Amino acid sequence: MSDDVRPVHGADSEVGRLRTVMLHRPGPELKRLTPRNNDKLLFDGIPWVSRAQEEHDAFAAALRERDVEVLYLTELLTKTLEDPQARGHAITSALTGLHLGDTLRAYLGHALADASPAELTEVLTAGIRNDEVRGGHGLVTSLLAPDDFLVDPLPNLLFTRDSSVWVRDRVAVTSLAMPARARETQLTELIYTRHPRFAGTRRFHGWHNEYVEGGDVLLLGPGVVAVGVGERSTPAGVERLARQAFHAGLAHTVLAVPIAQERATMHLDTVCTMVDVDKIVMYPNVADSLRAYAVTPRGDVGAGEAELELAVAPPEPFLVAAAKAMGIDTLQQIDTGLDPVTAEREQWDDGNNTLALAPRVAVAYERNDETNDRLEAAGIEVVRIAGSELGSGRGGPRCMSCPVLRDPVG
Ligand SMILES: NC(=O)NCCC[C@H](N)C(=O)O
Repeated sequence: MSDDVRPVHGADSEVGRLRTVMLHRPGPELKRLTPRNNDKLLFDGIPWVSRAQEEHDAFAAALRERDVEVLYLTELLTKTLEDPQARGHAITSALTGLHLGDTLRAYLGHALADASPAELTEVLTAGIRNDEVRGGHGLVTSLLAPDDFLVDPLPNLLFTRDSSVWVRDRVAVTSLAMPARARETQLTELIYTRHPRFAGTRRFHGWHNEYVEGGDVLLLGPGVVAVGVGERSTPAGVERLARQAFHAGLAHTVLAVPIAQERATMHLDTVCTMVDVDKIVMYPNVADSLRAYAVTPRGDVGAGEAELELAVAPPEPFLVAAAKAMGIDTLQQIDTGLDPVTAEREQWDDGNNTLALAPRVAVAYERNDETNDRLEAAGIEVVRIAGSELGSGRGGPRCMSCPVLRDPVG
């Protein structure tokens, strides 16, 4: 394909050559984590922040070395916030919480109106603690504890995969199920709506729709989208995404894939990710039990979205349903073949959460020795990165990246 017809943004697979990716370099929001709030904020430990930043910088460097353009979420946000309307919108949305009350909300609204775009980005990502507010001391600030958050920090912004997903040339702003993450999509929504780079981008789904998180959405191949249904994405969320994707002509089949509603398997990409056009790395302990319901449009997809009827096939083994939908003989599972305990340890440490840079080239955490050896034995080039601190939020290279442009494979 020549450069002048290459789409500006979008992806039709998990493995087309990665051109542009959105990352979030961990920042002051991680310093908000304490042993008292880490569970609520969905971290399994307290990361060493400067080391996490070093690890993340090495991740970004590994991507740039392979000619991937790295966009940082905070830089996009700061640029977006130069627009007065975007600033007003961001401030209003950040202060909607009922815990603030009218007096404090008005005080904070005025205070934030004077902040520079960069300062506002820091507030929107790292939050505001009660004891950081110098004025506005009314009833609410007096009664709240000094370390209560008036605006919650967003440590999980690190996992840019979850708050937006590109399918072909459209972006879905997702709807995040956990209260600790709900506000993330206010920021991605703002970026895609107001940043000049994304002007004219067409959208589907949205933060106000039924829950779907990006970690559950796998573009198995052009027109085939698998969506995990478990702790985060709901049956109604998949139904909504399918209807919208069919209506917009983005997919012909959506596979709804039930996964255990547990932290270890919070998203479909914690148990499997694509590493080639017809190869998937999969957590062996679930490989045999994973099933999929193939959803296809019934009748005219040009009809109104609400009227679009869905056909739902009886469940089949995931690999069978996936191969059928992709129109290939077999979707090969890379047999990580580990003993169940090693498999469980490496799955917990995001061994199955790889980020493909191109067919047969994937970024993976270095610590998962056995999974990585098996990937290499299957012909996959593994780009190893350190992740001891990054992984404390339970996410690997795929979770930490939102592909904004991939070369088409179809
Ligand atoms: N796609 C992913 O699996 N993302 C990882 C999200 C980790 C984050 N701490 C969470 O619990 O939502």
